[in-house]
This record gives sequence, C-alpha cells and structure tokens, in this order.
Amino acid sequence: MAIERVTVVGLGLIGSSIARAAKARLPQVTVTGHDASADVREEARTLGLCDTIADDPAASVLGSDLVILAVPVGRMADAAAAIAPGLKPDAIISDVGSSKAGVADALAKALPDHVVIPAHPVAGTENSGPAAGFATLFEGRWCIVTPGASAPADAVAALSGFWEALGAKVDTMDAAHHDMVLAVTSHLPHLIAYTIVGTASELEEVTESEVIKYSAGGFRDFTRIAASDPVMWRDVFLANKDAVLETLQRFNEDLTALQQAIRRGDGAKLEDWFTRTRAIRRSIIEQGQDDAAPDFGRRH
Ligand SMILES: NC(=O)C1=CN([C@@H]2O[C@H](COP(=O)(O)OP(=O)(O)OC[C@H]3O[C@@H](n4cnc5c(N)ncnc54)[C@H](O)[C@@H]3O)[C@@H](O)[C@H]2O)C=CC1
Ligand SMILES: O=C(O)C(=O)Cc1ccc(O)cc1
Repeated sequence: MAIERVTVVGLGLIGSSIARAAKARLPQVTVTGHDASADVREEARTLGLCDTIADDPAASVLGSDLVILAVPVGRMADAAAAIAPGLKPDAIISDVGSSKAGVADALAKALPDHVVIPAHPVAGTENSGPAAGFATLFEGRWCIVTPGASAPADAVAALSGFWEALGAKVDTMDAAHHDMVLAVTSHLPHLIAYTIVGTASELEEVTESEVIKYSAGGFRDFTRIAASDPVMWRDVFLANKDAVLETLQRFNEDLTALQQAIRRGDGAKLEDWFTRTRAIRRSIIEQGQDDAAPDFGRRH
C-alpha cells in the first residue's frame, strides 16, 4: 500500500524531525502537521516544516494514509480521540512513544476500528520543540515497530518502509519486550542521570559550588541527559512503571554489592566488575554499535 499523504500530530523534536526527513527524502509525499499548541503551530509555519499546518486535529488527518502521533506518552489517548473523526477507514495510525505496551492499549481503545501499529524511533536528544528537530535524526538509527497480532502484514510493511525511507533500520518486536529492553537501555539511565544531578546539586551547598565548576568529566554527560524534557520523561516512567521498577530492583542490588565491596575494601570485586563493563563497551564498539552516546550529542 502506497503512502502518499502523511500527517504528523505533535511538532516537537521528533514530529518536526519526521516532517523534515520526509520533506528531504520523500519529495512525492505530502506532509500535513498539527500541534495542540498555537505557538508551536506558528513556529512550525515559520520554519516551513510541512506542506500544510492544520489548526484542527481531525482536519489535519483528512485523506492521510499514515498518521504519526508524536506527543508525550500520556497525551496519546487524547490525541487519538481528537483525530478519530477525520481518519480515512484504511489509514495507518502509528506513534513514536518511548514506551509501547500502555500506548498500544490506549490507541487501540481510542481507535477500535482502525489499523494501529505502534513504533519507537530509538533516536533523539535532550532538546524539545520544533526548532530542535533535524532531518538526519533517524539516519542509521533503529526504529522498533511493535505490531499487535491483528495488524495487517501489508500495513506493517508500509510503516516499516516509511521509516526505512527516513534512513532508519527497522526491527519488529512485542510491545512488552520493547518495554523491558528500553527500561534497561534508556529509561533507567535517564532515571540515574536525573538522580545524580539532583543529588549533586543538593551536595553543592556542602562543596560551595564546586560541582558546577569542575563538571568537565562524566558528570557533564549526566547533566545533558538530566536536561531532557520533564513532561515527556514523567510520562515514560508512569507508563513503563513495571519494567522500570523491575530493572531498578536489579540495579539497586548491584549497587548495594558494589557499596559493600567499597566498605569492605574488596578491590578484587571492584576490579572484576569494572573489567567486565569495559569489555562490554569494547564489544559494542567492535560490533559497530557505538553510535548511541556520541550521536545523541551530535547537534551540541
Ligand atoms: N525526545 C526524544 O529524544 C525522543 C522522544 N520520543 C517520544 O516522542 C514523543 C514526542 O517527544 P518530543 O518530540 O521529544 O516532545 P516535544 O515536547 O518536543 O514535542 C511534543 C509536542 O506535542 C504537542 N502536544 C502535546 N499534546 C498534544 C495533543 N494532545 N495533540 C497535539 N499535540 C500535542 C506539544 O505541544 C509539543 O509540541 C514522546 O512520546 C516521546 O516519548 C521518542 C524518541 C526520542
Ligand atoms: O539524548 C539521549 O541520550 C537519548 O537517550 C535520546 C532518546 C530519548 C528517548 C528515547 O525514547 C530515545 C532516545
């Protein structure tokens, strides 16, 4: 099935990057945009992100073959309900939310008679808003598609083809599995960054501002992640509660084991652990998958 008209709902970092990438790489595709915020719609018009920006959500999806919801995870249900009256019966509705099982349920409930295929481009930055997006964001990055059992194969293929056309590599998996994997690789690291930067800022009173002054090393990387959008991440942790709590439990156990090794002066335990993690990093680089950390910061 051909995708000739695409609507992007939510024109922040990810939505505006989809619009930019589609305009750059798919000149035959017409892109319509909508955002609930009048200021964002205005900015999107000024930036020339889409062929058309619609003020009304239902009007924005009229005639569209593919509608991508790029709003915070907690806003997916509202956004889906608002577009419902304008959808073509055979339109594909997808999203880009960072957690998948809860979003899949919310979208299926809001759009019971439509083809819903959730997805997650695993690419982004700590910035938000329409000006933060860029056309190359998805190049060489994974997009995880999580179709339910009833998703038509031709629609899954069409959505995967769209992401590949934007430069992404596509993998397909079950939504619950996605949420467990991303809890480890993305959600927990963000929680750790939010924690350490908050703790350090409280400790700053003790160290008399030296935390900021000497923040050239690892701490600086944590501050970048901890600058990520508060609303987006609030929603991710609330939506992926079970997987995050399970991962956090394991993390706490390992942290306690390292704490104990430090207290007991168990240097062998510390050195073994650090040797193992160094090998993990090296094997990621050998597999050519070391794009994550440097690439996330490539626009800064
Ligand atoms: N920031 C990142 O690095 C990544 C984010 N994501 C996911 O992408 C989604 C969007 O995130 P960002 O683009 O970073 O956020 P953003 O904050 O830059 O943009 C979100 C936009 O959605 C709009 N919006 C909110 N509720 C709406 C509604 N009901 N209808 C229409 N528009 C609405 C907001 O006005 C805002 O312009 C989230 O679900 C997030 O989990 C996925 C991959 C990476
Ligand atoms: O900026 C970073 O380091 C990120 O981790 C970006 C990011 C944020 C959320 C996602 O769901 C995927 C990628």
